[in-house]
Amino acid sequence: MTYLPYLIAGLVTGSVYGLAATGLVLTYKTSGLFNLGHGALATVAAYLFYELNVHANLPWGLAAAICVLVGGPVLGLVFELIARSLGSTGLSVRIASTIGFLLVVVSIVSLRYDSTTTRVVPQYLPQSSFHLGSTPITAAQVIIAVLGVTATAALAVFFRRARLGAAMRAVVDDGPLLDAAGTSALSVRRWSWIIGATFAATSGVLLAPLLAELNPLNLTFLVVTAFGAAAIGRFSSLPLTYGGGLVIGVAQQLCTKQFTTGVLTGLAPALPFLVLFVVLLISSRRRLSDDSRIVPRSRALVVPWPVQGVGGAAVLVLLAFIPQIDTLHLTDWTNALSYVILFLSLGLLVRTSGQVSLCHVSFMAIGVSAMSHLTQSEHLPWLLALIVSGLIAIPVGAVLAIPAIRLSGLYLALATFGFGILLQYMFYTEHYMFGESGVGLTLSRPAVSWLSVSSDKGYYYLVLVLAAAAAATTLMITRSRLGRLLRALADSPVGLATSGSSINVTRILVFCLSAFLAAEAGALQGVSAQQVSGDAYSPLLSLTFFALIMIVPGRDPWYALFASFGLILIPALAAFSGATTATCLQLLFGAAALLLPLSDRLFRQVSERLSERLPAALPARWKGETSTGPSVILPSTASVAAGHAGSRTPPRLASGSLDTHELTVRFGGVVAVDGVSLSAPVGRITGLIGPNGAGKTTTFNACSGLLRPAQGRVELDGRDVTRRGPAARARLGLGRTFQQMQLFDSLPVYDNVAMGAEARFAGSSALRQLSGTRAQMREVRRAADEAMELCGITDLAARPAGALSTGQRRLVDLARALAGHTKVLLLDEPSSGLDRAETVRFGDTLLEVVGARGVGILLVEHDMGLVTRVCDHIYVLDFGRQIFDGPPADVVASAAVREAYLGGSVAEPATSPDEQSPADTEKVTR
Ligand SMILES: Nc1ncnc2c1ncn2[C@@H]1O[C@H](COP(=O)(O)OP(=O)(O)OP(=O)(O)O)[C@@H](O)[C@H]1O
Repeated sequence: MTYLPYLIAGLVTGSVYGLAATGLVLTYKTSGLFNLGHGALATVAAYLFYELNVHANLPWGLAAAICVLVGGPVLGLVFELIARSLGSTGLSVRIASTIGFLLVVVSIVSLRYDSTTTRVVPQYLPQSSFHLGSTPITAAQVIIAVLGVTATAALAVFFRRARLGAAMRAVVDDGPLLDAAGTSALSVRRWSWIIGATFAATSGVLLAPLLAELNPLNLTFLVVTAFGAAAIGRFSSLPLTYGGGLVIGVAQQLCTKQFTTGVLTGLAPALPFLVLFVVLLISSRRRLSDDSRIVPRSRALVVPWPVQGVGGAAVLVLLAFIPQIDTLHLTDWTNALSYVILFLSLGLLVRTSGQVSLCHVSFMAIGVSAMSHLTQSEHLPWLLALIVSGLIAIPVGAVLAIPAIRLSGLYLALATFGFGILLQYMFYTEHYMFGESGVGLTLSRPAVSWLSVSSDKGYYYLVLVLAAAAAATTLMITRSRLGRLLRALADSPVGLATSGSSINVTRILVFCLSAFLAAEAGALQGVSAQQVSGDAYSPLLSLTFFALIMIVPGRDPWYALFASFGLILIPALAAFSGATTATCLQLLFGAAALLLPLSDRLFRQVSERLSERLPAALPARWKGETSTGPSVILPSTASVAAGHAGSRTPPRLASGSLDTHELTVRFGGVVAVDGVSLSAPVGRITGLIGPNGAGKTTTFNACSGLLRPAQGRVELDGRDVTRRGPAARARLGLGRTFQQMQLFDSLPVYDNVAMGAEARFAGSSALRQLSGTRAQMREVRRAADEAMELCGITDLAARPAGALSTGQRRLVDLARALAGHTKVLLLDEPSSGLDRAETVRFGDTLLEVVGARGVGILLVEHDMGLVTRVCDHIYVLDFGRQIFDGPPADVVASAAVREAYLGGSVAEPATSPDEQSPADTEKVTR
């Protein structure tokens, strides 16, 4: 019975969490936008209730009704507008924008309500009680629990039964289709935002009197607890999500009772984030796959390299004179330089490699606490302690790379956010971090007498040198093989993996590198302050960092300079009191992040205009960013014309094949591929045809290692590769293109093609991913030149792949696959998006490629004109089963194939656009 009061208290708070989480999941399900600022909606409602009930003395019922029935829908409408503006933007912009909303709310509330006054919302619900055993239960507790259950049940029933509910479910799958059916997807989404925000507002109003005092941050983070509940509901089921809220509420209360000392004292507040982190880690990959792209696409104002070089030198000279110019704020300048390193580390992760970290302040906290303990307790020499502090963060970065490997997009963002809060609640107060006392840690300056770096001035110069070194290192990394792999990873992880490079190794590398640099930044900044406490490393800061890294313009290392100086120097140099200026700035950053879609568009237009004007005045090689390595030596027309005199052309392949044996792939109860055995030998084009949904792409995915077959084998040159991953298969000679092309859109064509060869050299070794030998780079250039020539795209070398027509992109895709010594190439509907003439030319190219290289091609295609013209042998699938195979003439003549797929007649294969009849070009899409 001693547990009963905790159980009841847990059910009450859990009910509020569940309510908030249900609203969150509803809006996520219907709009695809996960609102990281959902807690801020509850904060707005709670403060509105405080104003109406406590200040304006409105009866609580009326105040609550206004907050929930007016405030909630208005907030919902605002968010619907935000969601609409985010429509087609990348995931990073969406995350930044909702974080922006959260920052705006927290800042406005902080500015409006000074922190010196304690604000309490009185318990307004009836407090009369009855007893269950010896435990009193108040009417307020019963009302909250009943309200939570009823509202969620009503929503679940509405979602299942009502017309609008059905439309809400339909809008998840296909908004345009819903529009076509006569129901406005826009209005359906608007309703879901209204309902979702109303649920959040209700939770805010219910939660307010349960808190010892109103505080925007605590309130926002308390409702963030909803993330854990949403994870239990797999971000999809409303009842399960509500149940998740209850489970978390009860478990939190039980932890509070059970763990009163040691590391587990922090378990209760950390529990929702622990749940979030664990659920994300153990959920099946497919369930939580999120293909949204992360990279900010239009942050690239192209400034010529010489201008950047001169600018960089000028900035360095200016910074060198700061101790003479501004002695008053020297510590702030030193801090700002430490933060340059932090933003470089975050930029490497977010801007270069398209990963997300919403816990970067945690690495700083690790760095600063390690630095303090190593110098104060272990008495390590200062420089050694600085290096070891960074090294200590590396395993933590590697741990964080685990969710990065398993998850992507939004779920990675949530996992890192959960990780940061977990670290704060559970470990900040441990003796090996900031300790329980709250006094904080002491950090001392380096004591090198002949360098006098212990003075403010000396230490400033030391940090300046280290920040410049970090900037130079980051620049070198982004221009090395690793940099190219990181950018390719950001553009298309699948494209990189099927080119031969292990993307898991790349992810671990970048997380470790970023963690090291962030910890160094933390240590340097801590030493500058000389006394730090855990409060300075609130997880909210990680959100501000992310918002900042997204909104600042400029390429590396400039963005780091702008972000750091904006965050640290402006508040320090401004005339107001530090706290107010910092809050105003937070508001500004939040607003900028919120308006990111708008500024993104504007920025793109301006940068495109500028880039268009620059070429006239400057040599082409100064324009824009083409990565170094392969692209520094673009193939000259002369070298192509000379046939690469002296270069080693790969010998024509004589033997080898890709074979499947009784291959079976299942998706739950669906048998997508059912015992398929086929062979695609080198030197021939083999077709794989069948109606939509026959299992062709699934067969390709199983062959290339993107899917594990339930049964059967895949062999390459007689070698069983069934258990190998896509990168390993690519290195053994299996190339692949995709119907939805997986090019590295931000890279020039040349780098795309070169990556086909370079990814294989990079492979799965961390060392080889870092950089390549000269011989390898020569070979990469040769392979890229030859593949581009073979595909006729040499003149496109310097163009960004994202700017090409579909036909050109198909050729780039083909060339990239060919650059990697491919033996057998899987082409998935390569004519998709091509016009008639382009399709015929593409067919010619395929024949040339097979003729010149002797590679084998397995071709999935609906264009029967192309298939019958180029293929030597064709396999036909229907409902996952192989129904026929033979030469084109036999396939076309087969009654079974006609019945299953071809239908009426198929014209004789054409050889040129002129000879081709319209029937040839009709794609069979039965
Ligand atoms: N990830 C998945 N989860 C569940 N079912 C899937 C998945 N991918 C494919 N399927 C199902 O497997 C079957 C085969 O699909 P697949 O995409 O391989 O067909 P296809 O022959 O390539 O079709 P198309 O010509 O339209 O590309 C279909 O019933 C499809 O709905």
